[in-house]
Amino acid sequence: MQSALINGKKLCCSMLLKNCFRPLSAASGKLTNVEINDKTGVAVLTMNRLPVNGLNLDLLRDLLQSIQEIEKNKCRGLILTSASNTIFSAGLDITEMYKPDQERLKQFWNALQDVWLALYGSAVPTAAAINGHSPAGGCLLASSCEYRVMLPKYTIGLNETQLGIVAPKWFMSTFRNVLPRRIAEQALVQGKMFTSDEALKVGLVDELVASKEEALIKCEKFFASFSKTDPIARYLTKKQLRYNDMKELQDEKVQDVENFVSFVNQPTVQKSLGFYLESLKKKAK
Ligand SMILES: CC/C=C\C/C=C\CCC/C=C/CC(=O)SCCNC(=O)CCNC(=O)[C@H](O)C(C)(C)COP(=O)(O)OP(=O)(O)OC[C@H]1O[C@@H](n2cnc3c(N)ncnc32)[C@H](O)[C@@H]1OP(=O)(O)O
Repeated sequence: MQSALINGKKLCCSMLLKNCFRPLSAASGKLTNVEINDKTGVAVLTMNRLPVNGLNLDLLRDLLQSIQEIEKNKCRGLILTSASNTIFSAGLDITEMYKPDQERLKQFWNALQDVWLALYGSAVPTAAAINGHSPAGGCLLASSCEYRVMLPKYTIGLNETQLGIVAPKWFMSTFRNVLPRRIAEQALVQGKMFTSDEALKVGLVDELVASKEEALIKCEKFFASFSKTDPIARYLTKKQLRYNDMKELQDEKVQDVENFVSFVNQPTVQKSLGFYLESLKKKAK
C-alpha cells in the first residue's frame, strides 16, 4: 500500500518534472542548473561539476549567482541537489588549496564565505536532497539548509580533523544549529562521517528515502508545511535564530580569509594536502 502510494507520487513527480519545470536561465551557469516548478514555485538548484562536485572557485561563484537569482525570483523554496548519482559534493576542491595562486586562494575562500552567508541566511526556505556522499564542504552546504532528505548507503559529516584540518568556526556553528551540542562536539573532534542511517538517528538529516525523486517530493512537502505561515514572519524568525552565527563571520570576514590563507600556506599543511590528493588519485586508479 505504501509503495503504491509512493509510486503514485513518483509518477506525479516525473510528470511534474516533464511538464512544469522551466529553467531559470539567468541563474543557470555552466556548473549549476536551476529549474523552477511553475506549479509550486519551488526552485531546484543542481550542482553539476562532475565527477564529484568539488567546490572550486567557479562552482562557488555559480552557486552564489543561482542562490541570488532564486531569491530575486521570490521562489517558494530552494532545493539543493547534485547531478551525480553517487556524490552530493566532495567538499572543497583540494586543488584550490594545494600549491595555490595566492590571489585566487583569497577569492576562493571569499566565495565560500559568500555562498554560506547567502544559503544559511536565505529568505527563501531551503532544503537539501542529498543524493550521494557529502563530506566536509558538502556537509556544510547541506547543513546550511533548513531541511535534509538523504538517500541510503551514503556518508555525510565534517571530517576535517581526519585530514589534519581545523574546521572554521562558522562550519562548526552550522553543525551546532542542526545537532545537539554534545553530539556536534563529539562528531567535530572525531571528524566523524555518519552513514545515512546514523545521520537520521542523530538528526543530521530529517528523512531517508529510496530515490532522488522521492527526496525532491519530501523537500516540496517541507515547503508546503509553511502554507499557513506568513512568509515575512517566517523569514524574520529564521534570521533572528541564525543572526549570531552570521554576524560572527560578517564581522571577521577579512580576518577569516587571512587565517585561511596563512593556515593553507604552512609547509606542513601543504605537505598533508599533497599526500591527501595523491591518496585520492591512487584510489581512483
Ligand atoms: C586555525 C584554523 C584557521 C583556518 C582554517 C582554515 C581552513 C581549513 C578549512 C578547510 C576546509 C576544508 C573543508 C573541505 O571540504 S576539504 C575537502 C574534504 N573532502 C574530502 O575529504 C572528500 C574526498 N573525496 C572522497 O572521499 C571521495 O572522492 C568521494 C567519496 C567524494 C567520491 O568517491 P569516488 O570513489 O566516487 O570518487 P574518487 O575516485 O575518489 O574521486 C574521483 C576524482 O575526484 C577527485 N577528488 C575527489 N574529492 C576531491 C576533492 N575534495 N578535491 C579535489 N579532487 C577530489 C579524485 O582525486 C579523483 O580524481 P582523478 O583521479 O579522477 O583525477
